[in-house]
Amino acid sequence: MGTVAVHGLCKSFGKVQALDGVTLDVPDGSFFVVLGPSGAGKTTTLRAIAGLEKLDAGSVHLNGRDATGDAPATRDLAMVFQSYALYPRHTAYENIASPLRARRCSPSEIAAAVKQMSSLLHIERLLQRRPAQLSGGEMQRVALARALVRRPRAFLMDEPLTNLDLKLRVEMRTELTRIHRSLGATFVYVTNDQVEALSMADQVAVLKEGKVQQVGTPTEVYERPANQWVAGFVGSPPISLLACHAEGDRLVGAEGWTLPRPRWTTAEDGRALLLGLRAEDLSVEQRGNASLSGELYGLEPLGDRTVVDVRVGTEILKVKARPTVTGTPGERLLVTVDLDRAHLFDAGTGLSLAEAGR
Ligand SMILES: Nc1ncnc2c1ncn2[C@@H]1O[C@H](COP(=O)(O)OP(=O)(O)OP(=O)(O)O)[C@@H](O)[C@H]1O
Repeated sequence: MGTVAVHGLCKSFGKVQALDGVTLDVPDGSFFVVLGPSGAGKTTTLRAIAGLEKLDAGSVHLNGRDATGDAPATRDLAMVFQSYALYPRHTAYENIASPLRARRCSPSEIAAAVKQMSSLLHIERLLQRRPAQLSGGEMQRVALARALVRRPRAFLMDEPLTNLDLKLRVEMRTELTRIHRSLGATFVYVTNDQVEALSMADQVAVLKEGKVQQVGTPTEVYERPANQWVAGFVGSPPISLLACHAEGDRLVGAEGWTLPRPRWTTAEDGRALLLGLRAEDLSVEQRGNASLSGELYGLEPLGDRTVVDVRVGTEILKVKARPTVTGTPGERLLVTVDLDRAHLFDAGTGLSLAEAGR
């Protein structure tokens, strides 16, 4: 069993409110990602779970038991950080074995556990090397093996892939998902990288300025963002947000455009709204059920696709297009919109108003 639950966590550092009522429920065996920008309070949340932070308010429950006052060493959690923190003079084998030695396991138990973890992480051939003889990715694997070998009730991982180059990071994402599946352990994983979050998580909690904005599956967070901020933070290229209001059966843009009012919206006429349109729900070819007129502002070729920036008045729409798309800045373009997939937010509160009516 490895459930982790935190309730109403509050923590200030001087004038900075790092955590402002954080409540999370991490089910046993889940890959739970805490996603947020720098300074959101992610590390402080992990440290609170580990017992490394004295809280102003709130509680931490491990396996359903209140562990708020427990010393870190008694919580049976393993932390994996960005920095590998390997013992430089020890071989990879000795590094991985160290937590078991500290527990006074027998040499045969240690050998079996190191063998199993190194095979899971594909590092068997590196066991006799010292950290200086390993690449960053290899060191990260050794550090992971050292954390995993202990078999704690849950793993707390603080941006463990940040120091790796892009190719390795992508590889390690797949590896971590595989390792998680084969161990069946609980992972609480902190990152500011939304691709990492969406690709690995069972559940994502989106954090901003010490407050949880939304908790859901990656699909829920992407497809049904609770507010404008989550919509903008999750997704690449970022969602385009256009100021508008409803008027009868039309949506009228601050920039003068109009679109049919989506059937599902209940917003009263005149209320200030933001229309959120994701790049893949827009097209510069004739595809959607309504259109906006603008001019080509720029092209961003990304290999498998090109992002077309279209200027509508003073606002820029990001449109996903085929890699072969061409055009000259300034030329007129018609952007078709899949309104069934559009999002509407209250411009004042930022909250989504779509879900109730869909
Ligand atoms: N020991 C500390 N003393 C003072 N301020 C701190 C301390 N630890 C964290 N903070 C502040 O609390 C806020 C939250 O920090 P935290 O490290 O939890 O954010 P984070 O989401 O993990 O950010 P990052 O992605 O940059 O690591 C930040 O404004 C940070 O500057």
